[in-house]
Amino acid sequence: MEILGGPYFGVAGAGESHGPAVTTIVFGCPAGLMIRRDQVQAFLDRRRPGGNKYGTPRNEKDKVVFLSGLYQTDHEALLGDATRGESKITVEVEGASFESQGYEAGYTTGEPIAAMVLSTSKKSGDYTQFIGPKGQVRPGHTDLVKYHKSRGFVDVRGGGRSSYRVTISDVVGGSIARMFLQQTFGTVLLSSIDQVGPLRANVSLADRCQALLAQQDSVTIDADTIAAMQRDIDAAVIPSIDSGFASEAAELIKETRKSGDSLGAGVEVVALNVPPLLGDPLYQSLKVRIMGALGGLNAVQSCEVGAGAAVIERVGSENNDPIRSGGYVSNTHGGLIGGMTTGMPLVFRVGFKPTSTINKPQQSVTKDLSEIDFQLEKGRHDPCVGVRAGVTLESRIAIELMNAALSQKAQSVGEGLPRLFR
Ligand SMILES: Cc1cc2nc3c(=O)[nH]c(=O)nc-3n(C[C@H](O)[C@H](O)[C@H](O)COP(=O)(O)O)c2cc1C
Ligand SMILES: C=C(O[C@@H]1CC(C(=O)O)=C[C@@H](OP(=O)(O)O)[C@H]1O)C(=O)O
Repeated sequence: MEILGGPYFGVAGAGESHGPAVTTIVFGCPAGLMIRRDQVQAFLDRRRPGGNKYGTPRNEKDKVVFLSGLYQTDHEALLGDATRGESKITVEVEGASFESQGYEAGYTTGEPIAAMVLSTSKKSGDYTQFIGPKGQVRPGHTDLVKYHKSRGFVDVRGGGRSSYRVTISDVVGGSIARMFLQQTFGTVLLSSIDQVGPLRANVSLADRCQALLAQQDSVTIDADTIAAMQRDIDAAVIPSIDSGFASEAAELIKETRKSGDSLGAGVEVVALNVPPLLGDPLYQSLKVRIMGALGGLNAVQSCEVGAGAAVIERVGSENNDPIRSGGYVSNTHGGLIGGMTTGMPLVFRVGFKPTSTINKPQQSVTKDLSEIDFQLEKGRHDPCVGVRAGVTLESRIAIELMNAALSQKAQSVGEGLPRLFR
C-alpha cells in the first residue's frame, strides 16, 4: 500500500496522468483546523502543468473540489439543499445529470478529507507508439518496468500512475499539513531552484535564511519577511531567490528544449520556524523519513541534508555548529541531529535528472525486447523538471513534519487525559 506520511497523518492518492481525475484522501487531520479551498488552490497553481512557460505545454486548470471532512459554519449552506457556492459538482450518468456542491471553506472534523481534481487537457493519442508488446520504450521513463511488472496491464498514456501528475495528491495533503503547521507553530516552507544544468545560482535560499537568523539573534523568522522571500521567488521567471540566475537558466532551458534535449536541476527546500524535538531517533528517524519522501519523488537522483556532500571535505572543527544558550549559531546540520529537529531551519537540497522524454534519437527496445532506434513521435513534456518541483518537495516535508508533530503528541503521557463528563 502506498501512503505518504502516516501513521498519524497520511495521504492516499489515486489516478493516472490521462485518467478522468486525480483523487486524494487525507487521513488524521485533527478536528478544528480552518481550511479554505482557495488557499489549497494557490499551492496547486504552483504545481499545475501550463503554469510556467518553461514547463510542459500541457495546460490544465487543476481546480480542486473538496468532497468530505469539512464542517461548514455557514449552517444555511450545511443544512440547505440548494447547490450554490463556487465549487459546483455536475455529473452525467446514463443520460441524467446530478448536481452537488463542494466545500469552499470549513473546519476539519477529524474525519477523512477527500478532494478531486479533473484532468481536462489530455492528448492521449500522443502515446500510440507505446501500446502493447510491440510498443516502444522511452529510455529513462517507466515504460519497460511498468509493462512487465503489470504483465502488460498498464496505462501507457502519459506515464500513467508514474507521472508527476499524481503529485496533485501530495500538494493537496501538503497544503493541509502546511495550514496545521503554520497555525500551530508558525512553520513555513520555501523552495528555490539553485542549479540548472551547469548554471549555478549565486544566492542560496538556505544562506539567506541563515543570515536573517544571525541578524535578529533568534531562531524564528517573522511572517512578513518570509512572505517577502516567497514574493521574490515567485517574481523570478523560474522559481528562484536569485532572479539573475533564473533568467539565465530560463534562456538555457529554452535553447535546450529547441534542440530536442532536456536539463537536470538542483532545488533547495527549507522549513522555517520548526519546533524542536520532533521525530524518532533511529529506523524511523525524521531524517530517514524526509530523505525518503524527497528521494522518492519522480526524477530525483540525490538528496542532501544541511551542508550535504560538502561536509566530506571538512574537518570536524569547521563542520560542528557552535551552540550558545539561545541555540545553534550556524546550521551545517540542516535542522536535524540524531533524527530529531533542533529548532533550526530544515535544509534539504534535491538533485533532479534531465527529463527522460526527449526529441533526440536513442537506442532502445520494444516492450518485448526487440532492439530499435527510438524517436519520440509526439508529446508535451517538461524540458527541466526542477521548474515545477518545488511545491511538491515542500508538501512532502510538511506531511512528514505534521506526522512527526502528531506522533510527538501521541507519545506525551500525562498531559490532558481524555475526559467526557465533569
Ligand atoms: C516536476 C516534474 C515534472 C516532470 N515532467 C516530466 C515530463 O514532462 N516528461 C517526462 O518524461 N518525465 C517527467 N518527469 C519525470 C518522470 O515522472 C519520472 O522520470 C518517471 O516517473 C520515472 O521515475 P524516476 O525518474 O524517478 O525513476 C517529471 C518529474 C517532475 C518532478
Ligand atoms: C500532466 C502533468 O505533467 C506531466 C508529467 C509527465 C511525467 O512523465 O511525469 C509527463 C507529461 O505528461 P503528459 O504527456 O501526460 O502530459 C507532463 O505533462 C502534471 O504535472 O500534471
